[in-house]
Amino acid sequence: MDRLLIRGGQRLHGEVVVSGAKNAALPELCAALLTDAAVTLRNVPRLRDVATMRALLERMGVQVRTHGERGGMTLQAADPLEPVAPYELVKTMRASILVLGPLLARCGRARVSLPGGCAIGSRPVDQHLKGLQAMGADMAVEHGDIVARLPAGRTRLRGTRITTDMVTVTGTENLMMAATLAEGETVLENAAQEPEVVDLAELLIRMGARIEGHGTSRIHIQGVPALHGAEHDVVADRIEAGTFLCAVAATGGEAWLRGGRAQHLDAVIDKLTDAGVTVQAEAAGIRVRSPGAAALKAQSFRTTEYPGFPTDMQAQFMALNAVAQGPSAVTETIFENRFMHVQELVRLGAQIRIDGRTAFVEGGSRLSGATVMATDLRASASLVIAGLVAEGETVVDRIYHLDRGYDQMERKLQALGADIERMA
Ligand SMILES: CC(=O)N[C@H]1[C@@H](OP(=O)(O)OP(=O)(O)OC[C@H]2O[C@@H](n3ccc(=O)[nH]c3=O)[C@H](O)[C@@H]2O)O[C@H](CO)[C@@H](O)[C@@H]1O
Ligand SMILES: C=C(OP(=O)(O)O)C(=O)O
Repeated sequence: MDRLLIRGGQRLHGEVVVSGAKNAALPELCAALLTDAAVTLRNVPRLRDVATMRALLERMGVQVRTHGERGGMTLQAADPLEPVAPYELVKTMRASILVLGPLLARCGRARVSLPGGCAIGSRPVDQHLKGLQAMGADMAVEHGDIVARLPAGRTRLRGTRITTDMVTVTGTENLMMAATLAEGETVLENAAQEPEVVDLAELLIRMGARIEGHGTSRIHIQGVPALHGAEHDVVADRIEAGTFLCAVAATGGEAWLRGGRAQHLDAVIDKLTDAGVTVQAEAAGIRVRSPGAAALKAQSFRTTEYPGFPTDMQAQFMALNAVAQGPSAVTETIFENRFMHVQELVRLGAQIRIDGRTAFVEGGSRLSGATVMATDLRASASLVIAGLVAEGETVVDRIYHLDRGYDQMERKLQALGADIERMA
């Protein structure tokens, strides 16, 4: 099992190229199920989750080809398709649920293993099921699988108004994809406004879908009988960019994040600026300069849906707070159990106490290297940031979590001057 060995204490300097977003690429790969024509994506990140999604789609009969330097991937979902997502693949990647809407819309039936809970919380998919049911599908759970089908005599889902009980990112994406091929209009109320939802909508529109209001909390989708092929560039990964912002902030130094989109990171950049980090938004990327944690002021924040502070940046910013000066309170409102990194940060010398959904961080800790265990994707990233500032050697174990969502993180950090290596 791979591990990362980090010798902390280096300031980071240089340039990294921000990869395409995991959370946009995954639904966009699934969007290829909506047409029998070829869909070409560029800027697809090299991640374990992308490989898993590819394997899942190939298992269903989708032809997938990679090409070019820039993460090119062409998918063609010609008939016949086998609309089944088995447990072996779904259990390693919850985003597999994103095949459900497209399969049902395209094939009129789907069998998708029900994703279980994971380290960050129980993560139910009831809103996905409720929405598809409102669009006329019969939904059942049999032997651990979601079994969805259109009633006899129907060939298409029916557009309707759907108000989800909470804002759900993949729920919005699943329902939006299903609605593109439904009969009539679907209105998604309380829709997620994340940049990845917008990027998916832009791909679907290129495929011939009629969508308005993406990027707001009400999305209108006028169903069409068929979609066609398209080409699309996956939007830059705001969470990867935000992770590098926090890393440079913590170690001190200066970096150019080529391709990063500052406008997707307003809430994080505001907090970094208040902390004393200089962040410059430019058309081609983001420039960051930090005097190092000793000169920064820790910041309190609470995670909320976009455009609020992203839950996917909570752990990384908490690592920064642990070494910046002063106390801070970090409240997690999206997932009930997303503080798994806290005990590991404490092993490195951080002073953090959890009370319910809030972690109270006493800043100014001098971290010292230790072996720590990564428990989920962003927890792993926070331990890497802590390792970069800790004195001596830190070993981050179980980095398969990191590989799920970061495209060659250690190589990008090496390019910035970090002393980090992968050990098999
Ligand atoms: C592949 C992908 O894009 N993953 C992102 C997506 O996950 P994901 O789409 O799974 O997260 P959701 O936005 O759906 O979850 C938000 C909250 O709603 C709850 N909920 C959701 C759906 C549902 O049917 N029932 C229900 O109770 C969840 O348990 C959670 O408490 O958005 C999260 C919140 O920004 C991010 O952390 C993930 O990185
Ligand atoms: C929680 C995350 O991803 P997923 O929804 O794929 O588990 C994440 O990207 O931080």
